[in-house]
Amino acid sequence: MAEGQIKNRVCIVGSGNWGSAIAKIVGRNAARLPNFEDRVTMWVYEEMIEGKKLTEIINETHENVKYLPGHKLPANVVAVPELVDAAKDADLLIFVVPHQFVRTICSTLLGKIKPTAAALSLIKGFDIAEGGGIDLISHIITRCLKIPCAVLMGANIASEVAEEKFCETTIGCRDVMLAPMMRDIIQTEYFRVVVVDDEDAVEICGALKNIVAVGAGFVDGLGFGDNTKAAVIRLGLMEMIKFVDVFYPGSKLSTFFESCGVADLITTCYGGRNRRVAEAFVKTGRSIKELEDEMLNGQKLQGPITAEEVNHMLANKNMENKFPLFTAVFRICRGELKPSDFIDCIRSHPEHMKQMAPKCSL
Ligand SMILES: NC(=O)C1=CN([C@@H]2O[C@H](COP(=O)(O)OP(=O)(O)OC[C@H]3O[C@@H](n4cnc5c(N)ncnc54)[C@H](O)[C@@H]3O)[C@@H](O)[C@H]2O)C=CC1
Ligand SMILES: O=C(CO)COP(=O)(O)O
Repeated sequence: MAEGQIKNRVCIVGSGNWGSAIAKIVGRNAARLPNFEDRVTMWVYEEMIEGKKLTEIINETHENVKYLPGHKLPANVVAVPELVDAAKDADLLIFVVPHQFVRTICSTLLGKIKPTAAALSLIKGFDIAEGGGIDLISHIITRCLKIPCAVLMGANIASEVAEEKFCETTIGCRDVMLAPMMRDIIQTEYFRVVVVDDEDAVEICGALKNIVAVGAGFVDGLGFGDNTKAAVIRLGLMEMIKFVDVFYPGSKLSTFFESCGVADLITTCYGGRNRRVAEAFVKTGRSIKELEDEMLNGQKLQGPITAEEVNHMLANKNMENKFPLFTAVFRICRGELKPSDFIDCIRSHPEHMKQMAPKCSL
């Protein structure tokens, strides 16, 4: 990061629904804070909208008419179609793209960014690692680009954040020198930040809750009520906690009570895209991919792919039966089970077999 009087330059890598909502916040904060350069670059994956480039539309109208229509971005946020041009001078890179694109983006940026830069990932998802496990997106960024990467996850449905409705978020950052700067560029009167040092657990919460939200959409589609959805949320939370306990020991139980944990689980299971498309999947019998294309106008679902990535690891470790909700969501999305099998899959959940309160090693 730039030190002393030098102003930090920010690049937002991504310009989808959440990328555009966060650009509104980051642009305003960069313009008002003395230790940031006013101009914020926003990398836009170029596409044509009614014969005109999306970057040109954003720079002329200050609105991302495709991914966040109806909201003005600050004029100091500049849309840039070339990834390296957008990122090369940045001291802070804010990664906010659907997780399936992160490896390509990192390989394009390799050797082309400031070696002193830092990253903040807002990306909810995993990737498949060599050897049968999963990789955290922040770890991929750090490993590929050789820069530190903190994470931001929370109960933050983009359209509500863009409307400036009050909410909280969680930044996971172990580096005490970087944390205040990350908080300052993000926090506003209506978007309150809590910083914790439990980086991995924060990120895992953000990824796993999307699988649970798909399960919540299934029960909505099947016509079950709020009690059933509450059971899905609770069992999902218990699987999230167990996942972190088993695969990322040393994390803190308290992290699940931050915005990135139980709060994001609730908001996504009621108001998110994963829930909405999963409900339509049950009601129409059409494929997830078809519904994603038709219902989301270019926005991307993260839950079904995350369920696949997690299952890849659970199956390799022979642990699918320890995570029946995650496993059922994966199998239903793949068509190996019917949506109506969902409740049967979680009816005898390990959480129902406990005799006493569990001893959590977190
Ligand atoms: N939308 C929301 O309410 C929230 C989303 N998130 C997370 O933020 C991340 C980004 O989500 P959104 O900004 O909503 O994206 P989005 O779901 O709106 O995705 C569309 C974006 O992907 C881009 N894209 C399409 N093909 C591409 C390619 N081949 N390479 C690179 N980019 C491509 C599009 O240009 C567009 O900018 C995800 O991990 C999501 O889970 C987190 C909190 C809230
Ligand atoms: O992560 C989100 C809210 O915090 C958005 O969830 P969806 O991708 O399901 O809309």
